[in-house]
Amino acid sequence: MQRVTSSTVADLFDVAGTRMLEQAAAATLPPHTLMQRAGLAVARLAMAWAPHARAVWIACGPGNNGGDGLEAAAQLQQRGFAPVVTWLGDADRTPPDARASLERARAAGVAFAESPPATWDLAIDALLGIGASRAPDGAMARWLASMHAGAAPVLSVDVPSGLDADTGRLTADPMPPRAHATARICLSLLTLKPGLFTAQGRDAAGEVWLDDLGCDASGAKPAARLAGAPPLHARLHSSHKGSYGDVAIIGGAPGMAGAALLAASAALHAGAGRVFAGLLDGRAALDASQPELMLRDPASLDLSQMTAVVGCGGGAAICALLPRVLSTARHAVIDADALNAIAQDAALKLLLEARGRRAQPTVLTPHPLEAARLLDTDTAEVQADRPHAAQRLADRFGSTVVLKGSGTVIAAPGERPSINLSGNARLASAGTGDALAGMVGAAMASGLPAPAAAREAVWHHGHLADQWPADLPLTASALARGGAR
Ligand SMILES: NC(=O)C1=CN([C@@H]2O[C@H](COP(=O)(O)OP(=O)(O)OC[C@H]3O[C@@H](n4cnc5c(N)ncnc54)[C@H](O)[C@@H]3O)[C@@H](O)[C@H]2O)[C@@H](O)CC1
Ligand SMILES: Nc1ncnc2c1ncn2[C@@H]1O[C@H](COP(=O)(O)OP(=O)(O)O)[C@@H](O)[C@H]1O
Ligand SMILES: [K+]
Repeated sequence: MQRVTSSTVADLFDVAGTRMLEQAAAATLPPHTLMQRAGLAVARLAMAWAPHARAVWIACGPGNNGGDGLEAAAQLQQRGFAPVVTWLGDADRTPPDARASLERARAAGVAFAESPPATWDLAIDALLGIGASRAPDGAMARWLASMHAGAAPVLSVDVPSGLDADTGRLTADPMPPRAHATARICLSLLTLKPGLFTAQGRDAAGEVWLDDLGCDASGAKPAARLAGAPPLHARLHSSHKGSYGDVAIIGGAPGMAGAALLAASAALHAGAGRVFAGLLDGRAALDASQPELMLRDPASLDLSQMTAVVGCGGGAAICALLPRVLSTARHAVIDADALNAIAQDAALKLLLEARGRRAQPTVLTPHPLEAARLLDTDTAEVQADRPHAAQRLADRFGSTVVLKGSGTVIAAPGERPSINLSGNARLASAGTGDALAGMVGAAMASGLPAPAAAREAVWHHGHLADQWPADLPLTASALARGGAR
């Protein structure tokens, strides 16, 4: 059993891939072995996580996820706990593995009840796993709502019920955000699923653990992956500022110079050799506390040897500069207003596609609304399947795509998407996206290929937020400078 952290490197399998692995593993093992392993793993995690829990409520659904819960109940009962099971199954239609576990739970003396106990110290959600086919309703929805409204911790078996394991979309919302932030933990079985890590998945699942049930996952094709912490890049003694590349920040229209300066500061602090600020607001002055930045007229910059970070605070004025940037920049990071301009202009779309065909490294950094505009759809559709939306954009424009938000997805043509697990909602404040664009620019200027540059910068950006002292505000300018102090 392994806890997943922002540093974990792991393959993620969708429901189809997980089913394939489950069938292959079950074929080599005696009947009911996998469910017995699953139930034991659930019981062990429950005992380790809530060792003092006296009243354990295990809510079991009609299928094999419920079977895991019944098996865990039998295991807990045998270890001196007194679980109470509420089971939504129908004895005639219970799948064989779950039926075997039901019999084991009964034989162990587990208490069954029609409705949840009056109070509980730990709730185990074994209602639905990867077989969920519709939104929970009726008693299942009521049980989920009371489980997640209570103060006691919740352990979800395999997947939080109501969450789509492939996409992280909640099919119903039995799990409103809670002020008292009751602990949630999820034990994913056999494989890790993408939906646990993006969209609403992180809130629904809480801390994620994996038990592979002793099975080898090499037989199925992963749908995505967790890229984990990037390697350390040591600097050679013989290197010089030219070794780390030039970044040109192009944006900062009147009234929005701050966005471009944030990106510039972030690129500088992330290690770019030289950073030029090509501000669209000709009257804007540079921040005197950052004399390293060089102010330039954007039209005067020769981008052919530079990484251009374009769009931060760009306003409508960025449109006029985009044809030159897209045609000439050696590397490009396209953010914010530049993305919106491209979404509205067929000629700019052609230029972006042409960069892809020329294999000129390009990273697009949309938040969900910007991604929706580029895909000519709406935010809800993007959020309903973030990995798919990011991959569509990457394939459409021949670019690396960073789809921002909880569980940022990084996609590139011909690669499996990866999901980043560093970062938290303290990043939900103005300007943090500009800082990220600058960091991606610095990583590309240092010579990393676009997908690696994107993954590494996204991880570092989130990691800074994870390390941020709880008593200090997280501001984009401090983030751009690389930390709170
Ligand atoms: N077969 C096995 O030996 C193993 C099964 N495993 C467990 O089995 C789960 C998959 O089992 P299943 O394929 O039976 O699927 P589930 O138990 O996730 O759900 C399928 C059952 O729920 C019903 N259902 C679906 N959506 C519903 C809804 N909204 N409201 C009410 N009922 C609904 C279906 O009609 C079916 O009866 C995994 O998530 C995992 O927990 C793991 O223990 C690995 C081993
Ligand atoms: N809830 C969240 N959890 C993790 N990261 C988040 C969350 N909300 C925002 N972020 C991150 O903060 C940054 C915000 O970027 P963006 O939306 O472009 O904001 P801005 O335009 O104000 O800079 C992105 O890197 C995004 O992934
Ligand atoms: K579940």
